[in-house]
Amino acid sequence: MHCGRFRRFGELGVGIKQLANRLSSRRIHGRLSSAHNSSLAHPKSLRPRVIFNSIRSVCCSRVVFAVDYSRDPDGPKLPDLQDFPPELIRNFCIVAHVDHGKSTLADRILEITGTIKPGSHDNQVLDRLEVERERGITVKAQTASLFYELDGKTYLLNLIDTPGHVDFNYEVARSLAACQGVVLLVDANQGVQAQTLATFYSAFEADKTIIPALNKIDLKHANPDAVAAQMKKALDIEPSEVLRISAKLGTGVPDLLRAIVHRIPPPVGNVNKPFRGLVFDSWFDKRRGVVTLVAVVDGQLKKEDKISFVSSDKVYEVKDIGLMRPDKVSAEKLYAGQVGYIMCGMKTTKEAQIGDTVSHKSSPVPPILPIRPAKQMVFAGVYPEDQSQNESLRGSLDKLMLNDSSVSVTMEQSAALGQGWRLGFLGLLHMEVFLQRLEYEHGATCIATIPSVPYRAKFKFEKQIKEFRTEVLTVVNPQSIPEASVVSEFSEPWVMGTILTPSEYMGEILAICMERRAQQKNATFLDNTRVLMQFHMPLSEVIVDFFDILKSKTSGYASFDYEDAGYRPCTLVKQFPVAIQATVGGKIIAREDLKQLRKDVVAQKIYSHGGRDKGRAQKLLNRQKEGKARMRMVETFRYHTTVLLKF
Ligand SMILES: Nc1nc2c(ncn2[C@@H]2O[C@H](COP(=O)(O)OP(=O)(O)OP(=O)(O)O)[C@@H](O)[C@H]2O)c(=O)[nH]1
Repeated sequence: MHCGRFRRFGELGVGIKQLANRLSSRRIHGRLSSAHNSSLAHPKSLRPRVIFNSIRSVCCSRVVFAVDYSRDPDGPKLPDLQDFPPELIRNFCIVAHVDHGKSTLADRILEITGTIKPGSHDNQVLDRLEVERERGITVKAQTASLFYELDGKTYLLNLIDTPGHVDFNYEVARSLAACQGVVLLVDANQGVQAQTLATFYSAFEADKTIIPALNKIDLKHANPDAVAAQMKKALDIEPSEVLRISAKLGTGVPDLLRAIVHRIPPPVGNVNKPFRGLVFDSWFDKRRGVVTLVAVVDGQLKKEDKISFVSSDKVYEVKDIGLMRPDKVSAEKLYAGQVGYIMCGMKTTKEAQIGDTVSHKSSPVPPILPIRPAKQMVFAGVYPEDQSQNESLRGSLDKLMLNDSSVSVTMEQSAALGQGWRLGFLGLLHMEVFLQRLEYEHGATCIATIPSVPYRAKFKFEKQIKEFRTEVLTVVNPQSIPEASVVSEFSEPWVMGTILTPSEYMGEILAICMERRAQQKNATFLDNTRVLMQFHMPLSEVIVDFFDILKSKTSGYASFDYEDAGYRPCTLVKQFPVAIQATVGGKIIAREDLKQLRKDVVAQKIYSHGGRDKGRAQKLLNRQKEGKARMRMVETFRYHTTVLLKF
């Protein structure tokens, strides 16, 4: 059935005594389904019910085997994937709040299944980007296919390690589309947090099987019983049904693997139907072009097949196909239910839209899911430090955007900063990570303006409606806000914010939120010490420093998540001059009024000289450079102090 060799689990460097401990730990399965009356009012009014189809508590005495395909002397090889029909496949994501141990669990699973050798890789092997390693966070979902031996059968497991931060929920949502179940991890010390709820509800809404697991039970201050009680209160999960693991030490992980096989349903697919697959991720490989991850729903796909995508008319030839282990390993064919990569000579990830459906050119199929483009919530202008670097910055942006198709871009011109771009991001952390990647991966430094949210302006008069070809204009650049006299209503995006905090910080949090125009929706005690608070608030109040202030006021104990809550009317004024105040500890230590810069003198002058008067152009450029140095100072200033900025 496969070419790999069996090795006893104990030989994977785990130690026989440890192995015995792991295998004798109790095993409990759970499965979630249907809906029920919960005391917790969730923004989406979901009322989950937990019905556990079976609860088994067994002392396991079997020896677990793993297939070590990575040890093949001829390099990595795959078995014939035809031997893995849907009933032998399990596709699952690991979801959790930030830092609850998703990537560490992925490491242990890769080791236990022999996909990687223990100690042969850095920790968090699926966190590959430099920025992920430096910040210790996952920003990009990663997939790995594993072979797992249980009860005499070999299963093909597809694991997706997802990011935990709210900005990257888009990654979680698209990963869910390729899975039938999730492992929901909760830190046994920190307890239920804001993204625990958000990811639980995303999986629940998408009708995925959820396997709840408490992680970090090895920690001295872990309190698994109390956290299990919180999960009961917040998510209606019976404490007896929650697995208990230590991803770091591997305790309970074999039980979790068995639960994945037993509890998560196999994908539904028919290998004899025409091929159709769901695109759920894509990225740009410097040497080989765009790599597209596809969940094959029906049929089969092989090299040299001609394929097309529902969203475009283009036809591509499959150049390579295979599994992520976690690096690419070529296969002959992919079959219904399997998750793998396709390479077909695409030049940009825009050609492989997330959520798109791929089929054989000769037998087109209807879309499997509607394509939901990423929704940018935060916009900022990005400019070169010097206009002479404009071309190289443009090249770097283009390259990075090949890898991150969730960023939107339009050209913009600033009187002070010259020619640049307005970029749209999923959130503030996404913006920071993108700019950091620009520097780390492409050596490009830039000036980024203070981020803002997309406002809407509803026009009063036909003239503007005709001119802009819309009644409601979305404005992402403060410079483009129409005059108030032609607008009947401005509106701004609001969000539903969820905060989980120790109850002693409730008063402080209420005060911070009220200062930011928030409206409290509810507060629910999860136990004697922890409370869940929900607020409606304007996104513009969240994006700049809300999270930092929340963390500092609660000594880092509060967690925060938000979701879109539509647009609400607001008062918007173009206000010049801009008053910038620097405060330290609440005391204003400096103030400067920046006057409006009315036109791009530099661009005009250069243009009017037809580019011939180089000396004069250089003089103007130098002057502009000085202006930009001033702007950079302002920016630096902003990061080291607190600056109140209005536009
Ligand atoms: N003691 C202990 N520490 C753990 C365990 N699992 C993870 N950790 C630690 O918790 C920290 C966060 O782990 P990660 O695996 O990066 O968490 P994550 O959920 O992938 O984080 P994001 O991707 O940023 O959301 C790391 O320092 C891990 O070493 C565990 O079982 N026990």
